[in-house]
Amino acid sequence: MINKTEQEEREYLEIIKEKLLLAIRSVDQSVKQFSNELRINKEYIYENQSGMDEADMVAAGQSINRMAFTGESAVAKKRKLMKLGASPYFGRIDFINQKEERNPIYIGIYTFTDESQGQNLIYDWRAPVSSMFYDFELGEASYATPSGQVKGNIALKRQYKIREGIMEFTIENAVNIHDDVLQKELSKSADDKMKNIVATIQRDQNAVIRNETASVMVIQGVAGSGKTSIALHRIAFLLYRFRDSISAKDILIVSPNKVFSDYISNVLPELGEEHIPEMGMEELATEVLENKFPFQPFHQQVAQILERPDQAFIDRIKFKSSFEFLSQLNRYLIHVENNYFKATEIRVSGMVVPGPYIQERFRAWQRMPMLKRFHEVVKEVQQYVRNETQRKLNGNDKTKIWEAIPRMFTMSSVIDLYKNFYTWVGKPEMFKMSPNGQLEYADVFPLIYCKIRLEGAQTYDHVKHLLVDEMQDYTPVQYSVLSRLFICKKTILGDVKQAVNPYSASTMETIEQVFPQADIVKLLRSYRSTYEITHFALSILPNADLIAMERHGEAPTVKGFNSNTEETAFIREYISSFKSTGHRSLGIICKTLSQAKFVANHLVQGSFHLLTPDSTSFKEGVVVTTVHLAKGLEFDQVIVPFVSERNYQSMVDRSMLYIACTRAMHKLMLTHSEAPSKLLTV
Ligand SMILES: Nc1ncnc2c1ncn2[C@@H]1O[C@H](COP(=O)(O)OP(=O)(O)OP(=O)(O)O)[C@@H](O)[C@H]1O
Repeated sequence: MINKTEQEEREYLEIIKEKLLLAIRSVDQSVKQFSNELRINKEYIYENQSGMDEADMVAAGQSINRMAFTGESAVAKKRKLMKLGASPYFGRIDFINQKEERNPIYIGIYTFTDESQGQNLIYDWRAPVSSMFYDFELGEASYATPSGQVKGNIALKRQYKIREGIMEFTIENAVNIHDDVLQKELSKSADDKMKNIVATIQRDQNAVIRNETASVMVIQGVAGSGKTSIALHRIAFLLYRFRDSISAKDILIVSPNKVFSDYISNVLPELGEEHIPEMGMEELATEVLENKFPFQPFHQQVAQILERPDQAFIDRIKFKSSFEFLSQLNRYLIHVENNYFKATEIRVSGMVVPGPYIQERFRAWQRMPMLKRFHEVVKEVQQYVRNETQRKLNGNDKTKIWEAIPRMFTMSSVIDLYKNFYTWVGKPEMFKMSPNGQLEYADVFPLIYCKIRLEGAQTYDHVKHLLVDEMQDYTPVQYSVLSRLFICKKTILGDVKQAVNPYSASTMETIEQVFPQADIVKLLRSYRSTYEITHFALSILPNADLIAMERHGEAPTVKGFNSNTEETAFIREYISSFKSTGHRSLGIICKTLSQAKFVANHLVQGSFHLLTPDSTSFKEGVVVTTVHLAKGLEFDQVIVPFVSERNYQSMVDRSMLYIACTRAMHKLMLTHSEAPSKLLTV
């Protein structure tokens, strides 16, 4: 057996580092060579361009592009080698195959091959053989390859922590091998960017990451269960597994806001993949509506519910968030198809095209958006006339038909079509424009749905995989729109317990109803917070299925003060002492933006960051923000101010409080200066 002892492992590490160094030098050499050739080629073209014809120029341009591309790949390769140099591998399994051959398999973030010997020294964590590291302990094991299942035995399993080229520790063979390393990883300080978790992916998480077959994968995971991390690792896996057919630019992440996009932006580059395009739901809506309908953003809808709850507003949102609403909208659209296209006969070329024929042709194209059918019906009517008269149509006849068909349809504006739905359904009070002429957020996606059915919309055919985070915040109509715009595989994830607007939230049943073909996975183990914090959060919003991580820390505290000013003074003082706690991030998470601004106004300038809906990046240190914006993020420590009965009492507030508390990894404090919220004593 190679590298049996720790000493041998250390020596082996040095050998691998040396080989990596040589590989880096060799890439450097080729980068230098490419840039020289590129320069010479460019100079040649510059000096000889007068004598070159167009074909020469095109050929020269192509050759330069090829060289630049090869040069870029060399630079990317160097970047990966440098990363490997700092931490070449994190795991090893010795696999004894059925021919009784023992192969040590070192697993790292990327593959590394000794090209002189054609030997794989490090296996990419995504390689089929590496899956055994996550799936099996010592003993019988197997892995899937395109040519079938390979069986054998794992004779040894080790984990390493190598940082900056130094072996910090190795852990051997324990049945719970992952637990020690996992505990160490989870005890670390929070980062301003989400980290990769390749070294400690858990078995159930691995199954989600490596699922290749699901056309729609729905991940329902409790707070801190690693959903977002896993979804990003899944993307990295799919990019590796299907590298011939999918690249980073073919994926789209629908993310809740810019701060969250920034927070998760490092994971894929760390895993050696390029940055993935991302888009917010609102950006998507603006694009599909071609900027024609100004609308209230989602965060304003949430703010309005929290700050000025108005029953009629809530009723409008609730009405538009159900599965039944989508069914009603569908019934209405069929009604429009059947009743708003009133075919009449057309007299042309001395003959009559009967109304019922035209009506029937319009209906026959039912899979097509209503306005798009005119073109087809016109063509068919023209053909009908040609067949009957046995001659070609003149320009006048054609124009007559072209003008007659669209006139038979009495609903040509999307907004009229949408507004008319409320009259048809007998609930005109359910549609209300904001006083400033904006659509309410709850109307945006139903309107898009109507647009798609009336006019059609450009589908996003270049997207080959769609990832949607925070699934609980989207309604059936939103999902229906997504399904029509993105005809590709999807990974949809979220936590139905973390809705920022429970009135428009989707339950698990709704999501299952919207995606009946989905593979549904439930992740129940929560990794982010200490056992004490998780149990505190569960006392606010119980979930019998949630399994808290056995990582212990300080019990959360609820502190009472005599006034808001005293409360914020405490926070101000706490910030000064926070710097000495050794932790890197402190989130002060308020229910509303105005409360966050109030806290910010009482803090020392420059010692914190205020995150607002306009912010675009997540920063380390002290962050003051709202629950809505903090969703998806995490902090070493969290303070939730103003947890008074007045501030936190409704169903929405319970959800908000739960989300705020579950952002804390190591320490949680809640403060109030009036009677404390009853939600805390449940
Ligand atoms: N297998 C793992 N190894 C190490 N860390 C993990 C693992 N799984 C999850 N974590 C950590 O748990 C924390 C929560 O992960 P993540 O943010 O992906 O969870 P989430 O389910 O999306 O959370 P939420 O819904 O509460 O925002 C992160 O710090 C992540 O690194």
